[in-house]
Parts: sequence; C-alpha cells; structure tokens
Amino acid sequence: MESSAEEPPPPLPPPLFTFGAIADIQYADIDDGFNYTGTRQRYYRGSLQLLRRAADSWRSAATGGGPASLLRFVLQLGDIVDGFNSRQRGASERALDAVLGELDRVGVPVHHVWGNHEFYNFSRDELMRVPAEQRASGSGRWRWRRRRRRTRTAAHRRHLRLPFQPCPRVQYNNALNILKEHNSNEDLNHPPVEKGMSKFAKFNGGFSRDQLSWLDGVLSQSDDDEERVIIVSHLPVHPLSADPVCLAWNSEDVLAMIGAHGCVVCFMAGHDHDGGYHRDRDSGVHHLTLEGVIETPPESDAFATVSVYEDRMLLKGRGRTADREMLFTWPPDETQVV
Ligand SMILES: Nc1ncnc2c1ncn2[C@@H]1O[C@H](COP(=O)(O)OP(=O)(O)O)[C@@H](O)[C@H]1O
Repeated sequence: MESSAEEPPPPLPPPLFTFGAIADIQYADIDDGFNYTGTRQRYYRGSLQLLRRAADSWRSAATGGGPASLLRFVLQLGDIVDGFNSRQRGASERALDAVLGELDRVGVPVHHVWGNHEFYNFSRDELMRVPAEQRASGSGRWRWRRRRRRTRTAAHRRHLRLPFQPCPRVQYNNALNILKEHNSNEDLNHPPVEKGMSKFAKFNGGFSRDQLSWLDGVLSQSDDDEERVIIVSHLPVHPLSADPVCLAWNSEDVLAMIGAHGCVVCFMAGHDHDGGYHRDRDSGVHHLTLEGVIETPPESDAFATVSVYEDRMLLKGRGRTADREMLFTWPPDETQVV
C-alpha cells in the first residue's frame, strides 16, 4: 500500500494559556468622523459595539470549557477613549466608564497601556493614580474618577508609593526639547517631511532613559530565568511593522535593547490603525501592530485571541485582524519571514 507523500502535522497539545488583545478603541459618544487627513472614516460610537463583540467572544473563551477556557487576561493596547471626549465636560469619564464596563464583563484581568489619547483626556497625575490593571469582576474593579482621592486597591497603594516629583514639568519639557530638535514645524503634530524623520510628531512619544533602564533590568532577569517575554506598547518600534509616522521617537534604542536580550519573542503595539506585522531578521522577534477598532466599520471586527504554546503563539484574528502563527524558533525557514 502506498503511503501519502506528506503526513499531516501532529495535532498541537492544549495551549499553556490564551489571552485577548485589542487596540485603539477610541470610543466617543459622537457621530462618525475622519482622521486628520480625511482619508479614513472613524466610527466613534460603533467602536463600543465592536468592543462588545470582542468581550462576548473572550467571555465565552474564558467560561466555555475545554482548552479555550484558558483565556487568562486581556491586553488593551492604548487609546481606549478618543481625545474628542475632552471637549465636553464629563465626557471623558463617561466614555471610559462605558468601555471599562464592557471589558469588565469578560471576567478576567485586563492590562492597560496608555496611548496618546489618554493624555488628551486625563492629566498625568490622574493617570498615575490608577493601576494599569483592571481586575476581574468580583475582585474590586477600579473606577477612574477625577475627583476620587481615596484609594482602596493594593495596586493604588503601590502607585502612591512612587517617588514624589516636585517639578513634574521637567520630563515634559525634556520631551518637548527632543521633539523641537527634530521637528521645526509650528504645529508639532505635523510630522517632518525629511526621510526617516516623520516619527518626530507630538502624537507619538519616546522611551525615557529611566524606562529603558527599567526594561533592561526586567529583560536581563528574564534572560537569567529563561523566560519568554512579550513587550506591550502603544507605539510600535519596528519600521517594517507599521507606518513610520507612527513609530516611537527612539525606536532604534528599543530595537537595540530587544536585540541584546534573547528572551523577547514578540513586540505588540497599536497606534497605526492599519495594523502591520514583521519578523525581525536579526533578532527573530515578531513585531505585531494590531488594527485599530476606531477605523473598523461596524460590519467588521478587529481583535485577537492569542494561544501560547511551548514553541509558538497562534493568533486567531477576527475581521480585519488576520490569523497568524508566530514560532519562537529562530532562524526560521524562508517562508516564515514576512
Ligand atoms: N499631520 C498632522 N498635522 C497636524 N496635526 C495632526 C496631524 N495628524 C494628526 N494630527 C493631530 O494630532 C492629534 C492626534 O491625531 P490622531 O489621528 O487622532 O491620532 P491617533 O493616530 O493616535 O488616533 C489630533 O489632534 C490630530 O488632529
């Protein structure tokens, strides 16, 4: 009897764990509009419906039994509410409550990253007063309230122990100086036209020396512990994983740091609503930029459910977000470099 030329690959074991990811929800209770250049529609109200569908899907993955019940957490990659909310009194808090309410229904912890639109809606002080983790239902969900000074959760208390900053504008002014060094436009949100310089726009930002040194320490520890690391950021850093106008100002520094540590397997970002993907040829790191909910029409979707195995991550995308297999082995065969 002849055997078939190609054996099917053996079935994968159950994943170690699964998580959800979503980017650029940018919810606002306002009519649809367009991006700055007028080329892309933005569905401000519709974004909440899309989030609801993502939350429904993750909720059934978290409670449905079988391997899918391993959904452990959700990553919210920044720009959770749109800057337009800040124009109307109380709208930022109302929008945030609506979005957090949807995420709360999933019933697993939600880890939040700040995007540029968080800074249009809330002061840095307000942002520092809340933890970056939204706890699962029933374990004391936090609320983000402007006037709330009394805090209850342990995470809140951790934030209160952060060093006291007598002159917080120093960091802001340093960032502004870096931006002005590279961008001579009167409106600093207007990107420079020179090649390779477009990322120096005010709607981006950079990683401070303190942040990089913190990251270096975490990655060194993970190298020692033989862990695998996914870095989560609002801004992408690899020029082939996103439109270069969306990159962090010092993206090269972050790429060099990632390259110096073997533990990083994936860098996950948002900000570029078109999304993107590239596997770095030197480090083997997968740079994944998720499609933004805000520019996704109501009949489509944009979210991911990622299952993590010993040797790979399998991303199940919905709507505009494509399925993707991300192997940890490196170097890959040619077909795996996109
Ligand atoms: N090319 C540009 N020139 C001037 N201002 C811009 C430009 N692009 C964006 N902006 C402004 O920057 C801010 C953030 O832009 P937005 O497109 O909402 O960011 P995001 O991509 O994070 O959604 C808005 O106030 C927008 O009007």
